[in-house]
Amino acid sequence: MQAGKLIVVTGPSGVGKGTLLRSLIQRHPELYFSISATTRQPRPGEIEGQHYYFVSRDKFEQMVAADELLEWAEYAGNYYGTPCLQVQQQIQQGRLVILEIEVVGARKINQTFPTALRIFILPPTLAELERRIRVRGQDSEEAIARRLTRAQAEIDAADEFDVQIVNDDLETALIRLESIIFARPN
Ligand SMILES: Nc1nc2c(ncn2[C@@H]2O[C@H](COP(=O)(O)OP(=O)(O)O)[C@@H](O)[C@H]2O)c(=O)[nH]1
Ligand SMILES: Nc1ncnc2c1ncn2[C@@H]1O[C@H](COP(=O)(O)OP(=O)(O)O)[C@@H](O)[C@H]1O
Repeated sequence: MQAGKLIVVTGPSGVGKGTLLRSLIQRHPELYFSISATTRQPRPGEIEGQHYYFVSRDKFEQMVAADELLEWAEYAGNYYGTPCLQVQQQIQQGRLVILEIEVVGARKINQTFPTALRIFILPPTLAELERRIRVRGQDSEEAIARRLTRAQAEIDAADEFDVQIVNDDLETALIRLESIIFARPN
């Protein structure tokens, strides 16, 4: 069996990572999306074990201490991390595994998984990024401010990653994402 691959998709909050990846999995159900652990409160409609594993700070710290996370980071006041076990199992089974994570965690993957393909999603402009976060309407004013403060520094790091995709027109960005993921030699 061929070895699987790890694909990391990163970029600022609100840039459209989730939207792009939801469309991608509809077209390619064979892809495996890693489910992260987080200490953030669930948003309305989010399901335990499907969108995230929602855990307490104590539980998260235990997972870190037990070395159960492939990477983790603190983002806007909460912890987020990738449980190792399922990712490793799926890769061993030959699947393409996708991580949707923020920039600090994506950098760490470079050390733990140097063969990972790391993709950075850029907004067309910072103003459009702010508009998208507001339209989504799921974050408090304070959470929006934290995300925007962090966004500029994140965008400045885009060149550290293997590939950059501007998510202006959604369909165009999706086609580019597909071509990059599936053009890889297996
Ligand atoms: N490092 C890391 N970041 C994660 C993980 N899971 C999610 N994130 C990132 O954490 C950030 C905040 O996620 P979330 O609260 O769901 O907000 P949203 O992405 O703005 O909808 C986003 O940039 C996610 O990509 C993870 O396991 N590790
Ligand atoms: N190409 C696009 N053009 C316009 N709006 C978009 C585009 N991509 C995503 N959006 C919208 O932007 C908002 C944030 O997208 P989301 O996927 O939640 O971002 P992220 O997962 O990166 O935080 C959502 O309301 C989504 O519908």
